[in-house]
Amino acid sequence: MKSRITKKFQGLKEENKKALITYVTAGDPDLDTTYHLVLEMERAGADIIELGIPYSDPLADGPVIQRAAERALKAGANITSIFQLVAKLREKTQIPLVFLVYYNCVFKYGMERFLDNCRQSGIDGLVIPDLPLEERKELQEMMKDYPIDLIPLVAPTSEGRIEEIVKDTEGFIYCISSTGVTGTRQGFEINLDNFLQKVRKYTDVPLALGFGISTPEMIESLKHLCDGLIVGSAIIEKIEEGIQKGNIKEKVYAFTKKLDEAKNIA
Ligand SMILES: O=P(O)(O)OC[C@@H](O)[C@@H](O)c1c[nH]c2ccccc12
Repeated sequence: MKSRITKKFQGLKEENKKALITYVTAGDPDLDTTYHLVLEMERAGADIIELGIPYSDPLADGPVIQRAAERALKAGANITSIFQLVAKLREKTQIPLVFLVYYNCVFKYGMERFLDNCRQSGIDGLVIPDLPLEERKELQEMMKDYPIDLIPLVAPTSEGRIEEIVKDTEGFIYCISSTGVTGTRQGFEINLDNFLQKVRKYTDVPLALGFGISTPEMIESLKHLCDGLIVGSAIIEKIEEGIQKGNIKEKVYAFTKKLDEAKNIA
């Protein structure tokens, strides 16, 4: 069965459009705000939404997303309340939802229980940044019975392993633009065109580019290289501005709208 993610990319391709994928940490600054932010981002043009499960030891996250996780944990978000949030969102929206979750959280919760709850609540994909290749095989095997895509991550440093990483995957491939942690950057140190072409050699699954994409201008200049663009830290920065001023939803809506307009420029 095709997942919501696959269907979304197919629909966009028919219209010759790219996917805008936005990230927020679930529960930052509280779960009710996350609920409204998902709906606002969809209304502003986001095609897929990544929900981060806040974790105390987030190896791949830069300072901005670490702060988001701290706020969320402090406000009491946990896996159970996040599943409830997803179920509540599913009463309102069919937008593809992807969890960004560290392996330890899944492992502690119990893999099967985690997958069951993802299916019941309406999660469409999982990105697990620290999933070792060995465990991945086991998880992939289990996930065959679930309508959930395990989204692989490839980095410029993956080089000789790209083929193995993208093999038998569905949904999209998360292509990491640069080495290091998440967060805004001035520019990219590698030739992204070469990198994405290398990945393209091994798979027909849509390629989404993430890490360091923070402005409409960057979206406009990168969109011809890939099928989707992922924006995380720059959205969290809008949440932080909104916390100061008491207008989180408006800030995030307006920024997402600008990103959407940039990806739709012909
Ligand atoms: O924040 P950036 O640089 O815009 O990158 C997206 C990223 O935040 C999001 O996809 C993400 C959040 N936490 C992660 C951990 C690993 C990989 C990716 C992520």
